[in-house]
Amino acid sequence: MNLILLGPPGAGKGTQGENLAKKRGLIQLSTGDMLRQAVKAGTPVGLVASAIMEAGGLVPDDVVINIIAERIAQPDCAKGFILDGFPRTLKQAAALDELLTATGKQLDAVIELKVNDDALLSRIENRARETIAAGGVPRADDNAEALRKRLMAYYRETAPLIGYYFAKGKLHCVDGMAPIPQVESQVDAVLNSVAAP
Ligand SMILES: Nc1ncnc2c1ncn2[C@@H]1O[C@H](COP(=O)(O)OP(=O)(O)O)[C@@H](O)[C@H]1O
Repeated sequence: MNLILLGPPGAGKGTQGENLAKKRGLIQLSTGDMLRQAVKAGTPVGLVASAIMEAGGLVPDDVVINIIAERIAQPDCAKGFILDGFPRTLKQAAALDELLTATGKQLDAVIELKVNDDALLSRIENRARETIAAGGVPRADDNAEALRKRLMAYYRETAPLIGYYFAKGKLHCVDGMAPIPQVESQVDAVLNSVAAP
C-alpha cells in the first residue's frame, strides 16, 4: 500500500507515519528527515537545503524529486511506503505521478490531516520545549518566525494538492485535532476502506 500524508506543519504527519510504518510494515519516507540528515552530513544536497529550511522556505523541487525517486526505487519500498512531507508542490505531485507510472506502482490513498491554524503554533512551540527538556537540540525551524513562513509556503504551494488529489478520487480527510489514538483509528478506518477486497 502506497500512501501520502498531507497537512500543514505540525499536523501530526510524522507521528501518524511512524505509527503506520510500525503497524503495517510500510516504509516511512519523510523528506524533512532526509533533508535534515543531508544537512547534518554536509552533503551537496544538505548545503543547498540548510539555509532554506532554517528560514522555513521550500527546497527546490528538483532536489526533493531526485531524493524521492532514488529512495522509492530501493527494494524495501516494494512492500509499500508512506510519503510524509512529499509532494509539497503541484510540480512535485506531477513528478510523483510520472514516477509511479514509470515504476508500475500506484497510489492507494492521500490522507489529509485537518488541524486548526491556531493549534499549529502551540504544537510547534511545545515540540521545541519538549526537545529541550529532554536534553536535545530543537529543530532550527521550530520557532514562531520560521513557522509563519512554513505556513505561508503550505497555503501557497501545498494546499492546492488537496484539490488535485480530490479530483483524482484519492483524498480522505481525517480530524487531526482529535487525540493521537483517535486520529490513528480514523486513519485505520480509511486504510481498511481502500484496502483491496
Ligand atoms: N517536499 C519538499 N519540498 C520542498 N522542501 C521540503 C520538502 N520536504 C521537506 N522540505 C523542507 O524541509 C523542511 C521541514 O520539513 P518537515 O520535516 O516535513 O516539517 P514540517 O512538516 O513540520 O514543516 C520544510 O520546511 C522544507 O524547507
